[in-house]
This record gives sequence, structure tokens and C-alpha cells, in this order.
Amino acid sequence: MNRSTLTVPPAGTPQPEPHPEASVGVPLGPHYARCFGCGPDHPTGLHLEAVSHDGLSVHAEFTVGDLHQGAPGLAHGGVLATAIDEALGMVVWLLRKPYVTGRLETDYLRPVPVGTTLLITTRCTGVVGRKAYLEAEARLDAPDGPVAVRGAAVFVEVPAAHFERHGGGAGGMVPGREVNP
Ligand SMILES: CCCCC/C=C\C/C=C\C/C=C\C/C=C\CCCC(=O)SCCNC(=O)CCNC(=O)[C@H](O)C(C)(C)COP(=O)(O)OP(=O)(O)OC[C@H]1O[C@@H](n2cnc3c(N)ncnc32)[C@H](O)[C@@H]1OP(=O)(O)O
Repeated sequence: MNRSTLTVPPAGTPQPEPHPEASVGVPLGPHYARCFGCGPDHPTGLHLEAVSHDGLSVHAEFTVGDLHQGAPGLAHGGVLATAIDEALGMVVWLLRKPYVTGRLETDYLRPVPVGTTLLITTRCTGVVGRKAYLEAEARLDAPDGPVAVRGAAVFVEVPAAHFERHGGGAGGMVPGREVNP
């Protein structure tokens, strides 16, 4: 495998343009009611809630509960990576194209106790061909709280048929959230 492992766009990549119809300043809602990251109907999911910021970035919140522990009283690192992944996925949703996570990096800077609300900011830093470059920052309990986790990712654009071919298709996706309307 010779592909690049970089999660930042190559030097000289222009600033990404928001989609002209990207939601701005509104709650994004779940894309699927049973999604582990954002679905309100998932019994043990993260129930992450997010608001679009400016068409290329998202503010999301996730409160760490008992079900999310790794060590006693502390969030599991994989759960935190899931929260980051989900909040990054909400940014590519703003681009109005179907994407999947190709590569996801997480840096854990501080432990995250149960009961903490993580404020996660994610943004797109560039789009090159089918690849969208993204970054994330999760702070403890306040927008200016200490940074607990940083993330960076490459998402890869896929045809809508990807979900049909590999999963159950778009059944159950929240109406009105279709890609490329
Ligand atoms: C019917 C309607 C359906 C509607 C549904 C629509 C949308 C739903 C989408 C979003 C939902 C909204 C909110 C967010 C939700 C969730 C957030 C979490 C998201 C996830 O949790 S999602 C699950 C985990 N995720 C996967 O399940 C991916 C499994 N995987 C694959 O499906 C393939 O592996 C794929 C498609 C990634 C690539 O396969 P492929 O054959 O299509 O493309 P190929 O390999 O040619 O790569 C093309 C270019 O991407 C570069 N590239 C590829 N992989 C890379 C990597 N790992 N790192 C760095 N770069 C990479 C290459 O280097 C090349 O770059 P270059 O063009 O420069 O050569």
C-alpha cells in the first residue's frame, strides 16, 4: 500500500469552498436514528448533537456517561475516537456528498472523566479529488476549556451505491438529508 498517510492537504491546496446550500448556524440533527454516534434511538450510543458553524465546520457536544468508560470513571479512548469520527462526518455532510472515513488519527492529551461534556469543533481544511482533509479539537466542558483530544482525518468520497452495495442502503436515513439534492 503506497497511499499517503498525511491528514493535512498538500501544500498549495486552495481553501475549500462551502457548498452554496450548506446549512449554517442550525442544528444538524441525526443522519440515521440508529447511528451509534448521533442516533437518538440508539440505546447505548453517544447521542452526539451538532450545529453547523459556517458551512465548513461544526460544533458538536457529547456528554460522557457510565456506558462509555474504559478505566473506572474515565472515557474509553475508542469511544472518544468515535465521537471525533462522528463530528468529522457531520462536516463532510455539509459538503453534500457521500463520504466515508478513510484514515482517522487521534491524539489524547488529557483524561476525560465520566460526566464531562466534550465540546468538539471540526472543520474541513481542504478537498483534493475524492479526498476531504479534516481536523478536530475536543475541549472539556467549555468552548475555552482545556483541549483533551485532537483528531485529523481523510474522508474519501464514495458513490451513493456504496451504501447499497455494502450495507442496507439508505433505508432509515432521515428524510430530507439526502446527498446532492
Ligand atoms: C443510497 C443513498 C445513500 C445515502 C447515504 C449517504 C451518506 C452517508 C454519509 C454520511 C453520513 C453523515 C454523517 C456522518 C456519519 C458518520 C461518521 C462516521 C463515518 C464513518 O465512520 S464511515 C465508516 C468507516 N469507513 C469505512 O467503512 C470505509 C471503508 N473503506 C472503503 O470503503 C474504501 O477503502 C474507500 C472507499 C475508503 C476507498 O476505496 P476506493 O476503492 O473507493 O478508492 P481508492 O482506494 O482508489 O482511494 C481513492 C483516493 O482516496 C485515498 N484513500 C483511500 N483510502 C485512504 C486511507 N485509508 N487513507 C488515506 N487516503 C486514502 C486514495 O489514496 C486515493 O487517493 P488518490 O486519488 O490521491 O489516489
